[in-house]
Amino acid sequence: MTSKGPEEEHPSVTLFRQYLRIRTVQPKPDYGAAVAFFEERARQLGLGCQKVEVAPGYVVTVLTWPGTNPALSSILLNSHTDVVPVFKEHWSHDPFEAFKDSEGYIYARGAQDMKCVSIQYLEAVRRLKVEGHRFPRTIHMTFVPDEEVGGHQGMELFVQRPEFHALRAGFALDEGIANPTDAFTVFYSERSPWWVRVTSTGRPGHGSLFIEDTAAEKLHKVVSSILAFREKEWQRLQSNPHLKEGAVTSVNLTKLEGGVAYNVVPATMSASFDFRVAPDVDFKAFEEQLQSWCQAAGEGVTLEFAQKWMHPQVTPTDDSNPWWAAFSRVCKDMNLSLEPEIMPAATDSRYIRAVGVPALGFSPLNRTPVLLHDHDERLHEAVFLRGVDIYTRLLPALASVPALPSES
Ligand code: MET
Ligand SMILES: [Zn+2]
Ligand SMILES: [Zn+2]
Repeated sequence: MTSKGPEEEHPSVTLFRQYLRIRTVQPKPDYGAAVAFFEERARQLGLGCQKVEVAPGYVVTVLTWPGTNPALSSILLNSHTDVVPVFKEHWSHDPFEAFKDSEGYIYARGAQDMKCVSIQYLEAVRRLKVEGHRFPRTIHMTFVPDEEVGGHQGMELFVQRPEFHALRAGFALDEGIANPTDAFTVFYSERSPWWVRVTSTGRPGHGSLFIEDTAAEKLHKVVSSILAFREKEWQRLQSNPHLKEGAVTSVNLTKLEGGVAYNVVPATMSASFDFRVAPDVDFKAFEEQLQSWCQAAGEGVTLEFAQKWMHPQVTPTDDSNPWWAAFSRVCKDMNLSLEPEIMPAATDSRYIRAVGVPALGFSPLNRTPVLLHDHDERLHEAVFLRGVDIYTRLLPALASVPALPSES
């Protein structure tokens, strides 16, 4: 499938590269261009197209291929349209040019996360439609904004809207993460993002003095407690080969703020942390732990949450779940080996699962180094095209899952 010159390029790859050139990059994504791109796809594929403005300027585009049995719940294929910022100077090629090297690697922000998946869905639907197939269940593709900054102006609002309920989603696919081996990773749950800012206040004064009770010394204590916890979780992960990254709680110190001058001891300083809390953690006890680390550091140390997800859900990965049965059966038939895991990061799946729709996180990218959010994010065109083949097999199976007990 690998093509050499542009004139021989597979049209699905060309479309993928066109989409990669749309600058939907945070913090100022060109969402208008993305919506226009999907509207045009809908027109070309003969799919229904609905635009739902969940907040001013934030549009969810829904492309619909109706099934033959409208009594059945639908399949939701979700992808986000925004991508994270780049450090351009660290890239070998312009991250918005979608450069393809002589080996077939496509370099672009969003190549893995997750513009590939959006186009793979579209191209699988196109192929199936061209071949004249129809399936009992309706397939909806949702293209949503804002995922990379928390989904608050995207999926979080969309799942609360009547337009979402009208889709009658029975099962959803959303993004996963590449796997460098031959296997494919599939995510059945997620860690919960808790973004915590600890603010410490203390006595100010001249930078030459031994001032007591400073904001810095108390903040240092909290930072030490949290980084010690980080080390403990890291050791727990390292010492147990059965544990995967998503099964332990991670934390990183991501911001330090405060101070005005070298010789002025500041009255306030803060530290921000990105916690990803494992689904089996007792959330109440964990929050108390955070509070007690602050209290132990001294007076005037408080914490606030910028993000605090409290509703982790698990989508069953056994044959009691007919969606899993259909999904895993196709993978087995295609000789794909699956590695079911807990998503270490957070995706819009958490909002979908929280309203009762089972979801799997799956980006069909094997033999691919994990480069999401990294410099030189890239994807080989052959891996991309293989992913289209995989969805071309998955969609018929999922959209033909017989009526569930709740649907008959
Ligand atoms: C916590 S909001 C989600 C943003 C991004 N997907 C992440 O996991 O960091
Ligand atoms: Zn993503
Ligand atoms: Zn991302």
